Amino acid sequence: MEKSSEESGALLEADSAIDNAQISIQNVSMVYRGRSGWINKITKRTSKDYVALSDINFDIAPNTFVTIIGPSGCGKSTLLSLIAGLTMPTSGAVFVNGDRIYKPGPDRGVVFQNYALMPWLTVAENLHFAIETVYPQMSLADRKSRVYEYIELVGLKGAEKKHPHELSGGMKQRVGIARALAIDPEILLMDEPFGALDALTRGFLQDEVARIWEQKRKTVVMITHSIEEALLLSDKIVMMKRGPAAGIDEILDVNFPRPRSRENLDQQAGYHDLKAEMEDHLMRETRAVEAARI
Ligand SMILES: Nc1ncnc2c1ncn2[C@@H]1O[C@H](COP(=O)(O)OP(=O)(O)OP(=O)(O)O)[C@@H](O)[C@H]1O
Repeated sequence: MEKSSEESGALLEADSAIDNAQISIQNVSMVYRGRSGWINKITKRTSKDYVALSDINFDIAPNTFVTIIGPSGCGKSTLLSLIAGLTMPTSGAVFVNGDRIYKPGPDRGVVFQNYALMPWLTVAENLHFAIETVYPQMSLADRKSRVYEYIELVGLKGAEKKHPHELSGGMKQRVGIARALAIDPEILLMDEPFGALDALTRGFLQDEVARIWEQKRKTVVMITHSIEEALLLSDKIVMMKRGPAAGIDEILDVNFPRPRSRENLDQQAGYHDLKAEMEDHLMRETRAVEAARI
C-alpha cells in the first residue's frame, strides 16, 4: 500500500521496470487544436490550442485493475480514448503488447458512461452485432452461444429480447459491459461506467464487475470519480493532476486481498491512509481548478 512513485518523471523509470507491460504509455501529450483565425464574437478572442495532457508515462501489467481518478476536466477521458485508439496523441505513443496503437482494435473493449447501445436492436442483437463485426468468420451457432454466455454472465437472462428503452440504467450498463466482454478483449476500458446510476445500482454493478474480473481477469482501465469505488476495485490508482498540461501526480498500489467486500473494506490495513491521501489530492486539485475559474 505504499506509493509507487512521486513524480511522473520518476514514474517512467519506476514503471518501465514492468518487463511484461501490456499497455505502455510513452511520453504522451495531447493538444486539442484551436480553430485558427476563428474569433469568438462575444469574447473577441481567437480560439487557442489547448494542451490537455503533457508527457504522460506509465506502464500497466497484464491482468491489473487500474482506475484513473482526478479533478473534472483533467484529461481522464482523453487518456482512455488514446488507449482505445479512438484519438491519436499529438506526440508520444501508446503500445499494447509492444505494438503501437493507431486505431481501435478487438483487443480493447470499451464501455461508455452513456451506454452507447443501438436502440433499434434488442439486448441479444446488440451483443450479436458486436461479435459478428469482430468475428465475421464465426459460425452462427457459436455467435449465438457466445451471446447467451455473456448475457448470463452479467445477469441479464430473461431480458434478451428487450430493447434498450425497456431497460433501467443499470441493465443498460450490464448490456454495455456484456457487449464489450463478448468480443473477448484482453483489455477492458471503462469511462465512468457507473456515473449515471443511483447509489444502490452502482453498488450492485461494482460487485458484478469485481466478480466478473475475478472470473475473467482482463486488464481493466476504468475512470471513476469515486474514491470508494477505486479502493474496492483497483490494484493501482492513477491520480491525475489538474490541467492544462495535466500529468500524473501519483500511482497508488492497493494490495487488499481479493475477493473484496465493501462491508469490511475499511477494516483493511492502510485503507484509511489511502482514502485520506486520495481525498487530499482531489480536494487540492479541485480547489485549484475552481480558483483558476474565478
Ligand atoms: N475535442 C476537444 N476539443 C477541445 N478540447 C477538448 C476536446 N475534448 C476535451 N477537451 C478539453 O480537454 C480537457 C480534458 O478533457 P477530458 O474530457 O479528457 O477530461 P476528464 O478528466 O475526462 O473530464 P470529466 O471528469 O469532467 O469527464 C478539458 O479541458 C476539455 O475541455
